[in-house]
Amino acid sequence: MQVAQVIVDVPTRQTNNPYTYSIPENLNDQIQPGMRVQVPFGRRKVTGFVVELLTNSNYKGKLKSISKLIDLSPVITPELLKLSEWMADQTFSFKINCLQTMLPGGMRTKFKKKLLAADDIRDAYPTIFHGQNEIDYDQQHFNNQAVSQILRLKRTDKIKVHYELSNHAKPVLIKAYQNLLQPNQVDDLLKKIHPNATNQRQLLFILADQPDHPISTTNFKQKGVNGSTLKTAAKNGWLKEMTIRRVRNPFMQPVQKSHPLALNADQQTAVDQLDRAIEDQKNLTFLLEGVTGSGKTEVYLQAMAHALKNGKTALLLVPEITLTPQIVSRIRSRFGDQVAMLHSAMSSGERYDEWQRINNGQAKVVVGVRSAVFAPLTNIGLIIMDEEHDSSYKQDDVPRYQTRDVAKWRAKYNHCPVVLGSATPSLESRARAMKGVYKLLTLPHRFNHHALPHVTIVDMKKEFAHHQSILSQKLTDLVRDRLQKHEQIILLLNRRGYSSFVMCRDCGYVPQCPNCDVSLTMHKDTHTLNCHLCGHKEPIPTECPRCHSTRIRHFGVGSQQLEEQVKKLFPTARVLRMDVDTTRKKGAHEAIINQFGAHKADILLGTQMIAKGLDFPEVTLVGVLNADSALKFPDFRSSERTFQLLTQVSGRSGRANKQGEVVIQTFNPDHYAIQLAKTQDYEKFYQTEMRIRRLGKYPPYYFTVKITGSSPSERQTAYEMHQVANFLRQHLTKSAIVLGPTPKTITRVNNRYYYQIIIKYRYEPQLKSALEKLLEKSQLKQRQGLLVSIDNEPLDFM
Ligand SMILES: Nc1ncnc2c1ncn2[C@@H]1O[C@H](COP(=O)(O)OP(=O)(O)OP(=O)(O)O)[C@@H](O)[C@H]1O
Ligand SMILES: [Zn+2]
Ligand SMILES: [Zn+2]
Repeated sequence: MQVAQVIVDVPTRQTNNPYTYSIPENLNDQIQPGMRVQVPFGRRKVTGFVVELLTNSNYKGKLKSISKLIDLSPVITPELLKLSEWMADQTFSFKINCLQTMLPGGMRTKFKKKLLAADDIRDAYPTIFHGQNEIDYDQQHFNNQAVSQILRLKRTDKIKVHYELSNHAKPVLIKAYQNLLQPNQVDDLLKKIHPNATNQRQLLFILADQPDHPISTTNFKQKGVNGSTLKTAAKNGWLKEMTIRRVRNPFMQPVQKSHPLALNADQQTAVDQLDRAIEDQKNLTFLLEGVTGSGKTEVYLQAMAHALKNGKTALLLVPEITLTPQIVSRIRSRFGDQVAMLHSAMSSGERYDEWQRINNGQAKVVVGVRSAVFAPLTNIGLIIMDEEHDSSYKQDDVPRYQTRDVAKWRAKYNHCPVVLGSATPSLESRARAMKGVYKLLTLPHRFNHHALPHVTIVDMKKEFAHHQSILSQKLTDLVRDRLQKHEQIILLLNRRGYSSFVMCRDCGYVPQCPNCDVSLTMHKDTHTLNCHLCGHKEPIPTECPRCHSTRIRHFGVGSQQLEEQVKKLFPTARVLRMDVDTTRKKGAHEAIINQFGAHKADILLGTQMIAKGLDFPEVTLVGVLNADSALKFPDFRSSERTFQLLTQVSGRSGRANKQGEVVIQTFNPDHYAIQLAKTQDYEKFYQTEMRIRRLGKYPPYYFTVKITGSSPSERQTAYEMHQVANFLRQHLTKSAIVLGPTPKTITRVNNRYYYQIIIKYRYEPQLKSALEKLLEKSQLKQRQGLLVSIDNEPLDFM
């Protein structure tokens, strides 16, 4: 007898191993690993993932049976099932959380399944279809025998299953035809058919190109096959008429086809090495270190093309904010309809459709953000991570995975190379390349040997003595110059809102968030003071609540105010602002970039969203208004982040034929991260920073784990976290360093108090067992309001 091993949707330690359920008789041989089911669990029914089928279970006693089958085909591939186990281990999280993370958002929430059948099937199975071509699977309460029949029809492709989000607009149904001919029959017919039967020939050519998927009537007509030819073909038994659903298309505009560019010598060397690794199915990790504007994208595209040529698929990961229409259209212009895109600005319906196209093998190239690392691609020939140092690759919620590690795991599974690309690699990756663990490929020059931009550092302490403005004299002059020359300008200010805080001039009172330990940020457009942590909003006071003075002023310029001031200073300039507040609406981000790209604006200003990936040839000036914004954080990575941000944003300037300039305004002109960003000397930065890391016992010399605890009471949090630290000190060997507990930099967020412990170690045999025990213990505490989370290799220490 076959039984199913199910990971149930109850995230606890005890349920982290699969439970065994028997399979209803009719569904024997039909249930596959990777399908979701409903099972009885205690007195409830819960969903779960079938992870394995076993024959002859050793289980004594009566097994409970699976109550319902949710998916009609697997939603998790065998590879991803394996990956979920590794990931749960690696991130100290539960398998159920890992499995759910792998599904596209829409499938985790409410959705309906529709079964679609052609007329003959509809008529052959009246008890299932009741004379209709489309039925709602979940509303029919089919018995297991019917489900079994449906599965068989599904497996033999006689019916289609479509998932639909319940909150979704009505689907668009269109007429289409399914090819019934085998490839050799198409060839035979093409030989036999009369040369003058052009319509029929055209039809056969189309079938030869796209043998498997139904083709819409409109699509046929666009390719020159008229309705009567289709009808005749259906009568001859070549085609079958059916209705299909129009797939939502997340790509806004059609693109022109593009061809591979001629590479320069450095690019060619890189592509050659990648091509060889793809062909030899070598699981190597490459670090592609190329200065800004060196043409990394073209290297990616050509290596991806090589993977496709070898019959493989390819995955390209990009950070959230650089998934701009620019890179997407570059990829689509090269690979056409084979590309699927996954990212968070798409609706869940769009993401679901794209995920389906990957799952059923239609899409061979996937480009997407962090979660796309779980794309259900099979037979992967190449994985690329652009801007590998970017912090958006680390998920900061359960499961706290690092995309780079998942990508490496998948590459190993698929026997293929991984490329980590960046102008400013993370210290971890660069250190591995130096040790020979990764293979280093370099693009040391900008494409066509265009010069890197010339950078000026302005000391704002001196500047403020005679010129009190957010834009220094130097930057103001250069902006004016570029406006005159009709060139474009990017201004970076890493602070959104209008001003960072307001203060009473008479008594010094600063309005704070009632829920968090932060001061409120003024937003002029909504006339409110906002908390950026918990979302609290309140009106801007007109009089001080403490001393009743009306002299309330705002301090610290945010992006809203910068926009206002820039418009005042340069009244004729056309200005665009890009930050979280202007890009909330779907498509807004794209609209701003397209507008700037079409030179319909002179100045693009915004937060770090504008720092990366953009490639606009007319930009010849970049201004960084406050280079210190990241430096002041008490985190050992703040220098690295500052250097990366400044180098990346500087890299937007002078990418084409005109020399670029950059102005960096700072109160710390002598800081090494700023000095080295001026010369864009990654090598020197790497050396300097590595020395500091070694002295401080930080990564990449040490591994780290962060344990955060929070509760509504500060005393409870502190007390419990001391217990945790004691527990760790007892259970780990002497060589591990346990720091803390210390209150987090912002201790109170949304009325919870946060404390943290950092573990640093080089080799710690007890780590896994200690943390697992901790997880188990903390689960018991959860009822008393204490939440403990474990972050393996955290990116921030604040
Ligand atoms: N082989 C080539 N032939 C012609 N143009 C090229 C070639 N390679 C790159 N370019 C052009 O050089 C410019 C910079 O390339 P790309 O945007 O790929 O740089 P990058 O290395 O990704 O830089 P960044 O890290 O700053 O994003 C682009 O406009 C690109 O079209
Ligand atoms: Zn006051
Ligand atoms: Zn708050």
